[in-house]
Amino acid sequence: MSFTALTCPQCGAALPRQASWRMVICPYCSATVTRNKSLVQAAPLREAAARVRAQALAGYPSTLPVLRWQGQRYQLLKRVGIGEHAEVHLAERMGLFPERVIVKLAHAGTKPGVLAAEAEILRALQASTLAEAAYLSQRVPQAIASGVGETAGGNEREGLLLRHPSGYWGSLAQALRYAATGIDPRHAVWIWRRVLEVLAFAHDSGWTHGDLRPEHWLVHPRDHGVLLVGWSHAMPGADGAAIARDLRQSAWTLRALLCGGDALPTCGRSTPSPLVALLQRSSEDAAWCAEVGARGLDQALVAAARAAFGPPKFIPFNPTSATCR
Ligand SMILES: Nc1ncnc2c1ncn2[C@@H]1O[C@H](COP(=O)(O)OP(=O)(O)OP(=O)(O)O)[C@@H](O)[C@H]1O
Repeated sequence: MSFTALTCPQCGAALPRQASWRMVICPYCSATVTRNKSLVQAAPLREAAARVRAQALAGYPSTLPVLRWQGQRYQLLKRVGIGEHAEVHLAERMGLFPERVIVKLAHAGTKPGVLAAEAEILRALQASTLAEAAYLSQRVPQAIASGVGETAGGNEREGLLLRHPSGYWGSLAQALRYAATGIDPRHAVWIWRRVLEVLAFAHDSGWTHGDLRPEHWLVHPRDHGVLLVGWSHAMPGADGAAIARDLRQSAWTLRALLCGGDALPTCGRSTPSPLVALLQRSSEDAAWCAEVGARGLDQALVAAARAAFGPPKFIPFNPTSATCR
């Protein structure tokens, strides 16, 4: 049997047995000793990372506002919307590994905790154990963090950080500004179907949205996708009445999209009659909505669209020219 002596390479003193698996300090000459040839020491690594980070930060334009948030800095690139409780910005985490995010900053008069509560609702939806959650939870904002951030001038504001899925153009309320007479009913069909899919997922997960205005439907023109935002009014315990309220709201929003957003929306002049019949029933008949649910309404929509337009086909959507001709 061969013996191994653990001795300090600098002074030859005996080292403790831990020297065979980790770094030790020689008890005699205080040298730091390790067997690991590719060792990276924490302190110089941190110094190097801080140096590189400072260089990366120096590359940002100083004209845009910066939000300090939980040890990170975010540059606010563009305001993308204003709601009842918050203003919403597209932002970028500054530094070595930039990441685009959506930042919601509460208005000065907003009741404290509203954004934290919305974050909890979004987390609950993301935690849904339904089979379709992996796909449909992507059509609901994903909360990264909620808390308090510091804006320019040292003002503290409650905020909510969300992931920024790329490709979403803006809300359908914004698209309506380009379509004074309403959007093409063929686009209305896929838009409503996408919303009904997310509603079916939310209802099955035990939540109702409660505020299905066009401002809360963000549209992805290339993929014909809709991201449902504005969950601050969402409620747990999705019973028949609450489900019917969501479905009726979605139908009224469709009517607004089809006629250009009147205060009391009709169904649009050029909407085919099978769709008009479905819109009227689903916006007015709460008992029927509660009975069929989001999936039943979706099936009825597929049938009405087939009766009106024939088999489905992909029509490119341009939000700035989606007007019905
Ligand atoms: N995740 C997002 N990505 C891009 N834009 C968003 C996002 N969330 C919200 N917006 C935009 O910001 C606007 C305001 O957002 P939202 O309605 O959620 O604000 P709020 O004040 O929290 O809610 P509410 O007005 O419903 O009480 C929306 O209409 C939309 O245009």
